[in-house]
Amino acid sequence: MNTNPIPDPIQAGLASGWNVIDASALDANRQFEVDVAIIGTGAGGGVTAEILSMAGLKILLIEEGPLKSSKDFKMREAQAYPELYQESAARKTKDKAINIMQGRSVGGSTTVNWTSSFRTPEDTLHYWQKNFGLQDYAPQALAPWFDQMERRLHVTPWAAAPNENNDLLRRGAEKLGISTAVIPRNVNGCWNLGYCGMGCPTNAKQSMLVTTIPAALSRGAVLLTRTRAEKLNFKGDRVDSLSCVAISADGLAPSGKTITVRARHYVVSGGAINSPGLLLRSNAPDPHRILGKRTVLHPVVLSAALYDHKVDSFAGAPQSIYSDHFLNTDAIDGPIGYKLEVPPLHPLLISATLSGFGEHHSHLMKRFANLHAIIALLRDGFHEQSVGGTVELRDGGSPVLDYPITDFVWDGIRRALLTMVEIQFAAGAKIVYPVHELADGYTSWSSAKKAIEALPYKPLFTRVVSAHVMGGCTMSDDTKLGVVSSTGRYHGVSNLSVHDGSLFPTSIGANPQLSIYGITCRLASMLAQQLTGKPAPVL
Ligand SMILES: Cc1cc2nc3c(=O)[nH]c(=O)nc-3n(C[C@H](O)[C@H](O)[C@H](O)COP(=O)(O)OP(=O)(O)OC[C@H]3O[C@@H](n4cnc5c(N)ncnc54)[C@H](O)[C@@H]3O)c2cc1C
Repeated sequence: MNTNPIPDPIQAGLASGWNVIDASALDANRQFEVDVAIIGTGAGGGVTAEILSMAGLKILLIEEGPLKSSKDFKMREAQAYPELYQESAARKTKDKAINIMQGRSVGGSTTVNWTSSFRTPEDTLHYWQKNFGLQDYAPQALAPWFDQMERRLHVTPWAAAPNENNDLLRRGAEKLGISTAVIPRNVNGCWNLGYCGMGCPTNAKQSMLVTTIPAALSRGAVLLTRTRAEKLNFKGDRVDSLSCVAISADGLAPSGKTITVRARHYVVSGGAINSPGLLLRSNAPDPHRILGKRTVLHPVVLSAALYDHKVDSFAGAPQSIYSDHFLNTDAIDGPIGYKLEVPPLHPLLISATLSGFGEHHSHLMKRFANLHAIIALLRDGFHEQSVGGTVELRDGGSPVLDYPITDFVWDGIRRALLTMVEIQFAAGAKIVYPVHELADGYTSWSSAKKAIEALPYKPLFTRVVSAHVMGGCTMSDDTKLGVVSSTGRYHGVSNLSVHDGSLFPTSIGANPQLSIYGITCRLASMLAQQLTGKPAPVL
């Protein structure tokens, strides 16, 4: 008997006859023939699937991760990270200096993200227009696409009071005259629990898992889970077929069964790192050797602090207050700017992120309820000394990101640590811990400032993390600058598109999901029209 009172749209859909195939259970190789094969079911793949299925096209969705639903989301890190994240939430850059979080289940990173929803900043779009010739990416031209996705995904500013973790950012910033604002979120009936990163247990988060993917499945799309797209096979200027492998039920290795897909058109939506990885494995045309380059991260640094009162940073909407005060202080291609937010603190993630070990670490973790953290997201990709990293293939064909942190970025990291620490003291922190292996806990702003100025800034000393991977399949109509055109079509291949965050020529300068929704909504609508010869449907 199901005692869970929360309606589960996935279980209901499966019961109604959705065509979902868990490839880990296949006992023979399989072949599929469809109009459009979409690789990846995250932000880009989900939006594309809904629009193309509304246009009447026969869609196959291919997802490496499992199909999980609210009945599986138990608010437990130990379960969520291996089941729902790339490399069990421990994906790292080649030198292991940056920890990268990306999703790996139906819904992709949207199933585990923290729901902050910002439109692409106008500065970013102007930069793309000027430097990548993306003339169609004017703020007013994109506005209707953002409107459409905001309506579809219930994006509205968070109306409830911020939790204490967020409010400390607001109060500390206010004392210093630093402006803050409320974050818009894609939620509908949110219970304010704070466990978005482990999959929403109430289905309030309007991720692709509960919105666009169910809509596509209800219109007859087929979903293959536990299926990794291995290689696009080219014939002349076309993709002839796609070779996939089934993945074992534990998600760790190929099961031995293969799946071959033939489609009129292929859309790669595996997200940054994985999309260029698939295209590199497939030897996709790359005459100017730019595939996988310009992969950007919003490198994130953090400062933790202890207060005399409880903060309970694990409870309540994870991100509801932000500040762009330090994002736009200079020209966009001047010294690197940064956005300030707070992260939800859960014991596994924060204990692995904080610096130090032994008694020092245990002392901090014992006071977990009083712990607060601020993050600074650096806006990379806009300056010649901040061109991002390069996706490479390991011997087995899996992708890895080589992301050297330049002195230009380190300078931003040092400035960001100073800002965050000053805000925490202004908010009443008793001890502040800039997260750096050689930093201490500081009890005054003056001692912290002196120490931060003197710290060495190099890989593996300062903790750097990212949950915003973008770029690697840069879009531009100039083939020397972009592997994909401004319409998302892969240059030199007539039936291949890329629809995900890997398209972006720079980082966004804001949490990227709404940029991906809006931009892929436009690209998928154009593709629907091209493939059907009819006006595209409106979501
Ligand atoms: C913990 C966390 C918190 C975040 N919080 C926010 C936030 O608050 N606001 C915000 O704007 N953004 C946030 N993000 C980022 C945001 O969710 C992503 O930028 C966005 O979802 C990326 O969309 P995408 O389509 O590029 O890729 P994804 O959403 O990552 O989807 C890619 C999918 O493709 C699948 N895939 C990849 N390769 C293959 C292959 N070869 N074969 C089959 N399947 C494949 C993957 O398993 C994955 O499911 C967060 C991300 C994380 C991880």
